[in-house]
Amino acid sequence: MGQAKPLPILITGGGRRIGLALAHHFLNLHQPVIISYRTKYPAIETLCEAGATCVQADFATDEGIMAFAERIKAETPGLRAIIHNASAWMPESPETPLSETLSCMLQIHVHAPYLLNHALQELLRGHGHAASDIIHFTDYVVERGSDKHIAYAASKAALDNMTRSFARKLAPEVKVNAIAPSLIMFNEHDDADYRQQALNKSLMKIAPGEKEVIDLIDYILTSCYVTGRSFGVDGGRPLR
Ligand SMILES: NC(=O)C1=CN([C@@H]2O[C@H](COP(=O)(O)OP(=O)(O)OC[C@H]3O[C@@H](n4cnc5c(N)ncnc54)[C@H](OP(=O)(O)O)[C@@H]3O)[C@@H](O)[C@H]2O)C=CC1
Ligand SMILES: Nc1nc2c(c(=O)[nH]1)N=C([C@H](O)[C@@H](O)CO)CN2
Repeated sequence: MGQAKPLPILITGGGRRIGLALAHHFLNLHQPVIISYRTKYPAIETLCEAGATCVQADFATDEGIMAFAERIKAETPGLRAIIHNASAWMPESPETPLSETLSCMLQIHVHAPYLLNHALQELLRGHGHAASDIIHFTDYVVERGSDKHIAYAASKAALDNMTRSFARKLAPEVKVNAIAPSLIMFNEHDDADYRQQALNKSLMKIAPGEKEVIDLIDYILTSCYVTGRSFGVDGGRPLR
C-alpha cells in the first residue's frame, strides 16, 4: 500500500523573507505547501512553479481573513501545520494616528491567528496524537516591551498568550508553540549605523538569517511532546 500524500503546511505571508524561505524549504523536502501572499512579487510565480499553492489574501479586515479561511477549506481536507508568519513591523509615527497603528497591529497579529486557528481547527484535527502543529511568530519584545513599537509589541504579546490558550484547547492532537525572534535578518533599507547598533544588542552579534528559524521549526514539527511553549531565537539578547 502506497504512502498517503502528506497534508500541506499553511504559511501566512509566504511571499518574501522568512515565509518565502520556509516555503522553499518544505517544497525541497517534497512537503506540500500552501502560502498566503498580499503582494504578488515575482517570487510568487517561482513558488507556484515549484509546486506551492499560492492564495492571495489581505488580513487587514476580518472579512479578508474569513474569506481566506474558506478558500483553504475548499483547497484541502486537512493540514499538517499552520505557521502564522504574516506580520507588519509598524512603529508609532507622527504620520499615522495612534488608533490606526494599534488597529493594524492587532488585526495582523491577533485577529488573523485567532480567527484562522478557530476556522481551520478541524483541518488540523483527526490525524492522531501530536500529528499537527500551529506555530505563532511572536518576538523577543514580548518579554521586555519596545518604546518605539508599542502597539507591535503589545499585539505580539497577545499572540504569545494565545499560544498557551490554543495549546490547552487543541491538545493532544495539535501542538501549539511560538517562536520569539530578535534580529534574524535586516531589511533592505537598514543603514550601516542601524545594522551595527542592532548587532551589538545581542551576545552573538550576528543576524543569523532564515535558516536559524527553519531549523527550529523542523525540530518543533518532529516533537510529540512540546506544546504551549515559546522558543527564544535571540542571540542571548536578554543577557546583554
Ligand atoms: N526579520 C526579523 O529579524 C524578525 C522577524 N520577526 C517575525 O518573524 C516573522 C517573519 O519576519 P519577516 O520575514 O521579517 O517578515 P516581513 O515583515 O518581511 O514579511 C511579513 C509578511 O507578512 C505579510 N503581511 C503583512 N501585512 C499583511 C496583511 N495585512 N495581510 C496579509 N499579509 C500581510 C507581508 O506581505 P507584503 O509582502 O505584501 O507586505 C509579508 O509577506 C514575522 O512575524 C516577524 O514579526 C520577529 C523578530 C525579528
Ligand atoms: N514583520 C516584521 N517584524 C519584525 C521585523 C521585520 O522585518 N518584519 N524585524 C524586526 C527586527 O529585526 C528586530 O527584531 C531587531 O531590531 C522585529 N520584527
